[in-house]
Amino acid sequence: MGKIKTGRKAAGDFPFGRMVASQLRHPGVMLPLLGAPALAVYGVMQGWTRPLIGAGVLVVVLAVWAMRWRVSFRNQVIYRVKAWYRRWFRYAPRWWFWMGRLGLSVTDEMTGWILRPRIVKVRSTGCIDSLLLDLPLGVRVDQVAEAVPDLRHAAKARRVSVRELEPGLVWVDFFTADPLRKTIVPVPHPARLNVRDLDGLVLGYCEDGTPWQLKVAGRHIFVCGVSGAGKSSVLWSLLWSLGPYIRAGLVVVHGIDPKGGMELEFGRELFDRYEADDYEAMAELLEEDADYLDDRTKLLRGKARTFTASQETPFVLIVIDELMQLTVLLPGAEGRRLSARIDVALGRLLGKGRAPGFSVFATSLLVTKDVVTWRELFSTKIAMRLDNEAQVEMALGEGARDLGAECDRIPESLPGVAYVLQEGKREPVRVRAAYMSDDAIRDMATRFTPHSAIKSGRQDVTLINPNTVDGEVVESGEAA
Ligand SMILES: Nc1ncnc2c1ncn2[C@@H]1O[C@H](COP(=O)(O)OP(=O)(O)OP(=O)(O)O)[C@@H](O)[C@H]1O
Repeated sequence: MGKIKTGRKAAGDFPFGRMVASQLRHPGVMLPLLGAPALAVYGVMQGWTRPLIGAGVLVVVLAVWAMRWRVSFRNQVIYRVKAWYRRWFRYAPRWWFWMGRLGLSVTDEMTGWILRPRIVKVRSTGCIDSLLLDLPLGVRVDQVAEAVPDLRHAAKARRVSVRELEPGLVWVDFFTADPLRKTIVPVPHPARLNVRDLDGLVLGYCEDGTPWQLKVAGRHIFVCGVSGAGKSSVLWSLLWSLGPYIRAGLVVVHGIDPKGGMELEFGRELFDRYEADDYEAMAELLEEDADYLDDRTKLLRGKARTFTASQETPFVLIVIDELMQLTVLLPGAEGRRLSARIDVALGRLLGKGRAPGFSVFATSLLVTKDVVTWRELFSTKIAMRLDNEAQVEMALGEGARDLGAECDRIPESLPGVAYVLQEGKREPVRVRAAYMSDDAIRDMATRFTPHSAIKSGRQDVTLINPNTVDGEVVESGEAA
């Protein structure tokens, strides 16, 4: 029988002995194990006064920390203790056994040692245990990824995902609880507005409990999902986050609702330009926006390479709720002619829109190429509940489903849940948008109706704004 290598030859071939030996060599286990008896011996021999005073001081310090700095206490104490406990009492005792069972081991021909992925570090939050694994030569990342369903089964986790940190090192995330089960209310606006925050507007929460931040400046955003998936909650959460900027004239929104205003009408006042009935007018709006974009590009040429929204040159968001209606469902020859015009205008906007401060936000039930001709030009894709794996791959790109984007498994009971690819990360992140009722949307539209009568007809933007805005920073109290 081969031996199991854990760094040093130690307790023979029996895995249990190996496990115990491996744990005893780690200070994370040894210190508490030896510390408690040492303290007891000290107490018996020297008296309990000092240990009790020490314990009392520790308790007071921790209590003050917990009350005064809750988040820091949670991150630095609770999550660390939890990670320690989960590592040594949940994962470490079973890890060698699991790896062996799942075939994630290799035998070294020379020594006969059995090599298995080793736990290097464990991090825990309220809902995730993340294990950093050191893979021995011969065990590949994709083998670990293939073992995900079995790992999920073994750990009784809700979901498991694998992400590569660097060659030979992978994080395996065990999702133990789901913070996205509850409906999320819109996240409060920051105390001060800063146009740089357009790089990270909070729309809801991620699966790890952190805020879901969507970069809107410099991005074109495409949201797809079956009917009832909650696409409109992404749209309204975005407009909620943009509300103070819209009010202050730093952002203007143009809305196109080919479903006859069924969706966007609730927030009508937020839109600087709005079309809900006339398809010809919708095509014209997009064409005018594309012309406006060209003018803006000329205006900014040579002045700034990165766009900063101001009242003179506000950030323009073009919202299209249900792209499919415009690209494939317009009837007759006239409809096809309009669709072609819309496609060209969209191509112009998507191809050039980033630098001069234009973004397109479009939703669609389907993601096929005929529906979204310019799919690749949408830089941020948000995939909600979808019918099948093929749709997931079309929405988020090849391999996204294997990397964990299980859009086809999002239950109907969780509208607003989506998978999104975030910048710099290969693995999709599961998120949920905040939900706004019809009344809340109406209320928001009244609250954030733009101060000004900005008319975005080409570059002659004039602004009548009672607020004093220094170009970048506006007090939200004033803006809102
Ligand atoms: N983020 C959310 N949180 C909780 N419930 C939500 C959320 N989003 C949507 N819902 C619920 O799901 C229902 C359907 O959502 P919504 O209308 O946004 O879906 P949709 O994808 O836009 O559908 P359609 O394409 O048919 O317009 C809503 O009426 C609401 O009750």
